[in-house]
Amino acid sequence: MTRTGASRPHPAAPPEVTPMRPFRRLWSALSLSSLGTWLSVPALSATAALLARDEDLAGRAQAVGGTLVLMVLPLVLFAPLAGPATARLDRRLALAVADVLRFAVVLSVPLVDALPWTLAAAFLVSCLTLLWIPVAGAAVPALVPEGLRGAARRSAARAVYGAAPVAAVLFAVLALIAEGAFDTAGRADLALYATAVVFLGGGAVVASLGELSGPTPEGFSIPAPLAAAFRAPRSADGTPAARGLGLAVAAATLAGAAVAAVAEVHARELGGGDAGYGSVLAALAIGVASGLFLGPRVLRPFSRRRLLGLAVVAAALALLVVALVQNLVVVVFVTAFLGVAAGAAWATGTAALAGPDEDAGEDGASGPLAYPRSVALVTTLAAFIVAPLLAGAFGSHRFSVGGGSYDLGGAGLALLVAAVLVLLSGLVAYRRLDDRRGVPLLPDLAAAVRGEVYTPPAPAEAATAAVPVRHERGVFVAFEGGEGAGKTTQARLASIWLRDHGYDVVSTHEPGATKTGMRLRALLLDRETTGLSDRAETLLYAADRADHVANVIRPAMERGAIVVSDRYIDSSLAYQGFGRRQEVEDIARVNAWATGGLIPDLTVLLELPPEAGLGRLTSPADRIEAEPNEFHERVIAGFRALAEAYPDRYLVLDASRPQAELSRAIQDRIRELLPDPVPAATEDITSTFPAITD
Ligand SMILES: Nc1ncnc2c1ncn2[C@@H]1O[C@H](COP(=O)(O)OP(=O)(O)OP(=O)(O)O)[C@@H](O)[C@H]1O
Ligand SMILES: Cc1cn([C@H]2C[C@H](O)[C@@H](COP(=O)(O)O)O2)c(=O)[nH]c1=O
Repeated sequence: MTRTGASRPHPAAPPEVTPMRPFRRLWSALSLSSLGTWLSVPALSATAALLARDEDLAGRAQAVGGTLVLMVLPLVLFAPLAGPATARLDRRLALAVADVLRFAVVLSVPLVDALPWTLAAAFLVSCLTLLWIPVAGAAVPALVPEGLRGAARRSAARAVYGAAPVAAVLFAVLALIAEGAFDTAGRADLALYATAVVFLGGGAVVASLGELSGPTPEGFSIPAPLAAAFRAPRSADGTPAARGLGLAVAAATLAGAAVAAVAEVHARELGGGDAGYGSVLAALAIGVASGLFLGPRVLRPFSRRRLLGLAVVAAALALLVVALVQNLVVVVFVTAFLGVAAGAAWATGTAALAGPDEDAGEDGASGPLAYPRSVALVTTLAAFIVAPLLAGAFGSHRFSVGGGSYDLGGAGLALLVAAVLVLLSGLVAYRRLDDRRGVPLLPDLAAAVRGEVYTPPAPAEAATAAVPVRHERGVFVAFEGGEGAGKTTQARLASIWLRDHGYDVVSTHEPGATKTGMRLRALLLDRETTGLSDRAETLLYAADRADHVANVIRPAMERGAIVVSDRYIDSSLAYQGFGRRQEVEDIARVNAWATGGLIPDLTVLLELPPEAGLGRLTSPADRIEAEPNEFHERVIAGFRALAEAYPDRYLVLDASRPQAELSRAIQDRIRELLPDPVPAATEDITSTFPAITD
């Protein structure tokens, strides 16, 4: 699907933003700051593991877990305070001081060389990092003209999240150098010094950014993750919009966070040192980044909701392998796969939750992504607390298998527990999210791999049943219902809303959207047309539809547009089938042939009793409207029967509700259909604190 105007940018920093000198320097400072933050995670946790001076697993696991928890805790507890704490502070001074203090704190760790101070340093570094969110968030509007701010925020987010894999690889390389060149295996001092230098570099860049000076505005608020994580958004029609989505996001996060939580101990159990620890983290970070990128782009014809459930299940299976395989190299590769699956799940889940509203608002901190981010943060904290405790408590075990033995370490066992949890959550989420119930998964997946949508055999679609329908890149939404139900009104409002969000929208209707169609419409609706047989009427509507699909709908879909049609096939099934009492399957077959099997991705059915709908109309009744009330009763019952037969393809709404309420419910549902080309999670500077979760 293409967007116009507010088009999604290329994955690299958008060319229209980066040439702006002040923003480019802020971008460099942000990159350095993020690199330092991400690098501090393995550097401090590896140091804590060493300082635990405990040969047994429990001590090491808890030292690492404690460090990680102390790095996430400020985000969970103090996030809402960050805005007020920095209000009216000079931006340049605040960021420079934060970076210099982080430099000093990290530098002091190898000098003090004590576990309590290492843990305190982790907490302090995280608190200081928290200051970056509101201050850098406020800097973008100050440095970038209004039209470019969305692109600037996305570019800045890429700087933050892109630094994670770089940091993990850098840590692994530094650990290797330390082992080889300095014979200081097991010590992360080199990584700590590198972290300190990076923070100092970031501070120096910030200090040179004269344009950054100026007070940080008040009013920047980040929702408290502990509260936001349990406040799933609801659709306007009262149904839980996030049903299953929150669970899927939590499960995908758990898979990644569990690996990060015990990676140090697990790598050591498998014979690796800090370089092994760094390699596992690097594989995870690179995998997640790839998954975030690929998630919205792969298998475009495949249901996003199915993809989300499957991605979580794939992450769980990868976690099982990571837990059970006793080979570090295999673990590293499978961890990368796990990261891809978790990243794809995260991107798909957040896109489904946020839809095109993700750019809403200047800061977006309390926008539609607040919920999935909070879920991820709280899940990460829980994983960091529980997984190391489990690893320590389980200890290592030797099992006799056949004639030989199999060693399973505490970290492996903790990962096994996490894998089972993720798997169960993934299966539940898949069931809840599945919007193609009854459609077998494997043929559906195989058709998607070929770039097609699988159309299962169904009585009403017998004519096209055996042939997978070629899938265009666009999205097709039809509005259906009886007379005066509000289809035209809601189709128009939905089109405006989509266009406002930059989508290429083709707003159309039946009958009469083409030149030939207009003549057919006149013939069909003119009360002068008398004695038209029911079959002829059916065929004329089908002819109009064939022309409509060939000349309007399909070309639009092929170029990736969103097609919004006021009436489509269901009108024929309801009016000519149920209303005229003709065989519905015959009408379905004729229409399947006329349209080449094109069915809407979503049909919005507006339900209203005929008297109420006809009472809303002001112009004289046409040939069909003039039919007796029982005819219209049958039509409405017919629409309902169709919606009940294919519940996943319909949104049924009570059309007597106020227009604005209906529009919101429709937007919520359409949003789920819009594949997002860019991972929403990477797009907002206000979320740019490099939490380990992402
Ligand atoms: N939710 C609503 N509540 C009250 N009036 C509404 C509502 N939605 C639309 N209307 C009004 O009802 C009338 C018919 O609306 P609209 O033309 O959108 O219906 P329709 O379903 O497209 O009708 P038709 O059967 O002619 O295609 C209009 O005057 C419109 O302003
Ligand atoms: C597409 C289609 C429409 N009809 C009927 C339903 C309405 O009475 C008119 C169209 O009028 P509108 O004001 O533009 O909605 O045509 C039908 O009987 N069969 C169909 O397939």
